[in-house]
Amino acid sequence: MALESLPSLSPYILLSLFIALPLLTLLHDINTWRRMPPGPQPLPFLGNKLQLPTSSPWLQFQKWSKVYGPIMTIWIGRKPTIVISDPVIAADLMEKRSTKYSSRPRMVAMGEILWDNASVLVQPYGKEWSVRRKLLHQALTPRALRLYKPVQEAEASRLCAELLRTPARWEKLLERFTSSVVFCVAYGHRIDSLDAEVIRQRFKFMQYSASLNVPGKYMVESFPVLKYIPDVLAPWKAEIKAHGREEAAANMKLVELVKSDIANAKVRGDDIPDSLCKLLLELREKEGVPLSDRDFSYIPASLFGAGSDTTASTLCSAFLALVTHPETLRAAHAELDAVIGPSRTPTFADEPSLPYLRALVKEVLRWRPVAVLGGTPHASTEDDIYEGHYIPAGTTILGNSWAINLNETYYPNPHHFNPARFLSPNDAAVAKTEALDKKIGFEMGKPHPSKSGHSSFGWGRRICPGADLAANSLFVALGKILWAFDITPLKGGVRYDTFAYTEGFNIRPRPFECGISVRSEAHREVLMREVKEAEGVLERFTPFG
Ligand code: HEM
Repeated sequence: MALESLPSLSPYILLSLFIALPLLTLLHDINTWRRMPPGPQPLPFLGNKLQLPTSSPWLQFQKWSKVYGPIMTIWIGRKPTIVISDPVIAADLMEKRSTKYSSRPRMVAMGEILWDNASVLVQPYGKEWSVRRKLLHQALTPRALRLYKPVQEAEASRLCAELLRTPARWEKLLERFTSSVVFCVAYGHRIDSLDAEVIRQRFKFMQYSASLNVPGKYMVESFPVLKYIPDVLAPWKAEIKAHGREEAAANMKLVELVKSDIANAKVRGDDIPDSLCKLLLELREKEGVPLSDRDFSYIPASLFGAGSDTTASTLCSAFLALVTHPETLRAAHAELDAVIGPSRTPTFADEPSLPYLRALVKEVLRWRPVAVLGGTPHASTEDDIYEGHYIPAGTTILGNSWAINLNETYYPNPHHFNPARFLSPNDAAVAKTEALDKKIGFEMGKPHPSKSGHSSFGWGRRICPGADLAANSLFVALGKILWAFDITPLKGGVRYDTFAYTEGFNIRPRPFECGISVRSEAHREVLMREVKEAEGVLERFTPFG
């Protein structure tokens, strides 16, 4: 009897495999949907994949946040992503509970196969990440940042001289400026042209790594076990690894260059310019650093990918803001004329007495956050309950910087570019200009929880380690440019669209033209004089060919 019944069991087994298992999985998913923060209704196994927009997802997420609230869940297949649109919630999770929310979602193709876990940007939270992060901090302390200021000032003077000569190329000139600052700070060598081989190479690496991060492109993201298939059976993997080897070799060559600079300088009996790579090499010699040469080389290399395009894009947004909000240009001119006068451009030493300029830098970062979805997402590493909602370990956490920085509760009239939002009552008294009094006024909302007053550099333990370096570049470049130039709309009623931005993880305004003209002959003469002094500073930072 028992033997006879065996064959009749197999349909039951099949039935349980094909119906009961998916059903149980679905019941489990429905239970999790109900316990997690609300969001658009997911479909079984697909989640919200069909509802996700193919362009500017931050706009759709912002719209959904008005329906489902400032903390909501979207599902990519069966994987949950929490999207946050309120700065207090972002700080509650990613800062106050940072031990649980400081990891990164697994990026197998890019983080594990291409970079072999060497890049700090995508590394999971843990010892390997903290070793790298600590080194970055040690080379970006306030003391170290002071060492980089002369080159930032000199490059900003060079930028102004270039704007005098070819104002129509302003966007490329801003890119050269930020690339050169990043390379001077990272390796002590400047960039004279965006055609330099080292820049082409960096762009190639960046484009390749971004191309790996396209959802659905590699099965290995859904089935990480595939990364263990031998290379001969997986040509896709062999190709990614070959690109990884090329990038690692290029990174190590840059470190070797700095080592030979140091050795040559020793023979000559002088010193080379201070750079992050030099500081890290000294630290390695003094204290020892538990990283292979290859992994070590990724630390200075991370500066270009993370810091060049982001800073240039923010400067592009500043130009768009000034063209479309001329009263802010007048207010900046008024402050610079009163504090600096006509015979020199501003420097870092003037920072305390230029509150409006400082506020303008913050407002650009707020108004159009370049890392529009908070840069690289965070991931949680422990189950948690927030305001009664369940957030399981392994959830991806996106701070929607667009929605956060343009949240009306914190920034009334959020699309109005208004640096005065960032003036304290004391600053306002100092920066009391006619333009400020008549045109701008104050638009104060609920205070933002962070000291910077915006969320453009991210949160908690993963907050951008280059934030102060970037803010310094923005301050000195905008200070000198605004002192010297009028930046105006083109004549003939050209309409500027302040929402016309590129797609991608980092955004910048779509190309636009504007008028850039020197404010007077006296201003021109000052720029020509100062660029000569700047060339003296930059001489020590020999250029990459
Ligand atoms: C305006 C310019 C910049 C903006 C808007 C920006 C923004 C960001 C954001 C939003 C993040 C993610 C933070 C998070 O996960 O919570 C980030 C991470 C990072 N940024 Fe920046 N950044 C800028 C410039 C720089 C510069 C100049 C450097 C060079 C030192 C840099 C190095 C990094 C690194 C290494 C990370 C990864 C940190 C980690 O995962 O632990 N960034 N940045």
